[in-house]
Amino acid sequence: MAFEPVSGGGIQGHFHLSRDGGDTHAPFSLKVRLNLPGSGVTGIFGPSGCGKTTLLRCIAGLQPCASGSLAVNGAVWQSAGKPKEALPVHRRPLGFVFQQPSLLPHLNAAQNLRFARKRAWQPVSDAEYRSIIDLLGIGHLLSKRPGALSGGEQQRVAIARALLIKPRVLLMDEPLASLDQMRKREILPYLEKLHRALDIPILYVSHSIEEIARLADHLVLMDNGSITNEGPATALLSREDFPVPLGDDLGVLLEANIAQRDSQWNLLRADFDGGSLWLRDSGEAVGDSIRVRVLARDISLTRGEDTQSSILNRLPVEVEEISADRDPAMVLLRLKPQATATHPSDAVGSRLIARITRRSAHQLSVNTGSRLWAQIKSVAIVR
Ligand SMILES: Nc1ncnc2c1ncn2[C@@H]1O[C@H](COP(=O)(O)OP(=O)(O)OP(=O)(O)O)[C@@H](O)[C@H]1O
Repeated sequence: MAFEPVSGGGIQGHFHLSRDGGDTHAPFSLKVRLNLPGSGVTGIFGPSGCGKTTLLRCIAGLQPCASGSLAVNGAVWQSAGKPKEALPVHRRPLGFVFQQPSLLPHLNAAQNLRFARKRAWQPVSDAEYRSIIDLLGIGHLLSKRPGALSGGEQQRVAIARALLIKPRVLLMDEPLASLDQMRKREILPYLEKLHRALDIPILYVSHSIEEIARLADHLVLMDNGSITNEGPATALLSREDFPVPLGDDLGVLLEANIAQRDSQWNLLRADFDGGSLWLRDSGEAVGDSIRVRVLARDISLTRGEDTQSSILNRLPVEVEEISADRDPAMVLLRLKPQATATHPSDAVGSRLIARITRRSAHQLSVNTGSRLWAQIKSVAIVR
């Protein structure tokens, strides 16, 4: 049965495309059904060649051979069985940011932006123009030509250009992939700001778990032309069976709130739905929502509470599940924080994952249901 987009929130639709690949590529087919949030960042993640770029191109109307349907926050862009009525690419109100910034080299940044502003879907006021420039921190770069800007600066101008057309959806295809590690670190805070400032949906393709963990609210996993899983990023990235070996990156993402500042020791207390964690004070305000990452390799386990240790964060936990690791010397433990006076209910709390040696698990006689203390060596704020 053909799926027709209905009006309402979110990005809804389906796409179907087959190509034989010709002389240069293997045959490929894409078959996906979309039901994505209408705001926030949706990360699209999957192995090379699984169809992430092709999916974005379908949404942009750049794959004329794709059949399907699409509605973006209630506006129908194409309907099943009516290909002639589909909006062509130049009539789809979207911004596209590619791996390469592709600014016009003979124009300076301001002229590149003016070019986009003229093509905006609605008039862009001077105040809106200035707020986009401020958001990307490019005010001091406006008189420079792309050749005089670093890769990260060019990409910030390219993102501003995409926003100046007042898109209803922003498509970002590995926007940091061409940058070195330092430039990536430099630009990520701008993307985080963007995420908070915009109320349009952002579809963000990336191969990087770090980027996805920092930016994505929702996650779509793709493989071989299909969507294999999707859901809240925090839940999917915390699964031991995440389809890509995360190795040392395996861990959980926790949504937390800054509950207390300890100025004497420069620490912050962050409460999550399974307990509290102390973090180094990096300037967040009490009441701020943050996202923290606890890696499986940073958790060690003790039978009793080890109060003589230098480790600040200790949580009473119960072993919920034990599973094999890809490395035969290791096991993975899913840990459920136990109820405490401050967190009386352990029914729905966030889980932790620990990765310890099989020998340690044996020595500690770990079984499902064992009650232990998790010592957390390091906690990183990712947003
Ligand atoms: N111009 C083309 N003609 C034929 N096949 C193509 C063409 N471009 C891409 N393909 C094939 O389509 C499939 C999906 O490609 P796509 O670029 O969407 O994957 P991807 O997940 O974005 O990959 P990557 O992460 O490497 O960018 C791949 O098998 C690729 O080889």
